[in-house]
Amino acid sequence: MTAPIAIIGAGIAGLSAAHVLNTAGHEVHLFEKSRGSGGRMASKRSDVGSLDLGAQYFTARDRRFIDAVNQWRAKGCVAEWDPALYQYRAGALTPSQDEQPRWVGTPRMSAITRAMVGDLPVSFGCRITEAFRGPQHWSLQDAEGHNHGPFSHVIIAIPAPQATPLLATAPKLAAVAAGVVMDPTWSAALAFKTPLETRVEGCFVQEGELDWFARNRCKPGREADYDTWVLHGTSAWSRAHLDASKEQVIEQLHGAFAEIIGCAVPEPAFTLAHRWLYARPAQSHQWGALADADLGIYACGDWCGTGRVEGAWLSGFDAASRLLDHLQ
Ligand SMILES: Cc1cc2nc3c(=O)[nH]c(=O)nc-3n(C[C@H](O)[C@H](O)[C@H](O)COP(=O)(O)OP(=O)(O)OC[C@H]3O[C@@H](n4cnc5c(N)ncnc54)[C@H](O)[C@@H]3O)c2cc1C
Ligand SMILES: NC(=O)c1ccc[n+]([C@@H]2O[C@H](COP(=O)([O-])OP(=O)(O)OC[C@H]3O[C@@H](n4cnc5c(N)ncnc54)[C@H](O)[C@@H]3O)[C@@H](O)[C@H]2O)c1
Repeated sequence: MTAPIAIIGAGIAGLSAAHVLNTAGHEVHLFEKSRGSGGRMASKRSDVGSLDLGAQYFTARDRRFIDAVNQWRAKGCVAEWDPALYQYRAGALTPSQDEQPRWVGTPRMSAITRAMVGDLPVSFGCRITEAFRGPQHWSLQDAEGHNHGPFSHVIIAIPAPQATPLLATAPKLAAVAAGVVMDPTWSAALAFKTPLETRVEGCFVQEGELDWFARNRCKPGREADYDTWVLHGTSAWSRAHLDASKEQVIEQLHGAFAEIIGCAVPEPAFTLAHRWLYARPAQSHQWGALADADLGIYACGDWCGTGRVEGAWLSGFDAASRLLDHLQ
């Protein structure tokens, strides 16, 4: 019997790779440091319902990804989100509707990766710290000192700064990953008992602390007891406030939001802040995935492509396709 393929990271890239390999008849095993799947597409359960603190929506431009989105729609875990879009620039908030289809997981963003996990074997709460290549097989060590293996191949589907030490056996790949800069994003959620008197449902902000804000509860399938909003700081602001307390972040982003939104903003009934240390690559790449096919180690993730959900999914697809090509 051949050994299974190890995939480190159960975000959309790792699960995309898992799906391709599983469909081709290969056994895979995923390792995920968190308690659930999704990574930056995960949703946070809270007292005011689930909140999409990371990816807000996604677009689909590549034919292969469009096919995947259509399959998720058929399963009921993805729906179109057509918000009343605005932009804020030069001190003015103006409608900015366009024709771009935008998709969200339903009833929450994490529904997509949850459906992708299906009955695939995943070790949750397991942070991998090292990957070793033996004479024939790979083995992995986790943060608690436990060994896992043997595996025929390893796919590392985590942000570049976290992937670098795991790529030590393949120094060329490690050097490429080490050169990738990833920017942080502070995310804050606010919930109001009485809905704010505004038509705005999503806003691209082009000045100041904020990059984007959205009315979480207007996405399809979300709980509607509270008027929930998610605010994202810009990369520059987030980096400059990397070590700020959550209270300071909420206060500043709430203040910036209240200045822009153009209606009365009462004290929120609920607030939350989350820091994404490796939110997005500082620039796009066109690598697809990184591979040392002879050693049997691959790296993928949004940082190998466009830094978006679609790019991450395509990167996982690419890593798995290269692995299959090498087996032929
Ligand atoms: C605030 C924010 C807003 C965004 N908005 C959008 C948007 O609107 N549209 C869009 O298209 N994209 C958006 N993105 C980007 C999008 O979320 C990512 O591009 C995509 O989700 C990345 O997927 P991934 O699988 O490459 O990585 P991740 O989602 O980061 O998955 C990696 C997984 O690996 C796990 N992991 C890490 N290290 C280890 C380890 N050592 N051992 C085991 N497991 C490990 C992590 O817990 C995680 O689950 C946003 C991102 C952020 C942070
Ligand atoms: N905060 C983070 O960490 C993070 C990480 C990755 C991606 N993102 C965001 O995810 C989104 C995904 O990009 P995409 O290409 O799939 O989506 P998209 O086509 O909706 O947006 C791409 C970019 O085009 C601009 N834009 C699009 N529609 C606009 C409109 N109607 N009015 C004004 N400006 C508009 C915005 O600047 C936007 O960031 C982007 O907004 C990106 O900034 C955020």
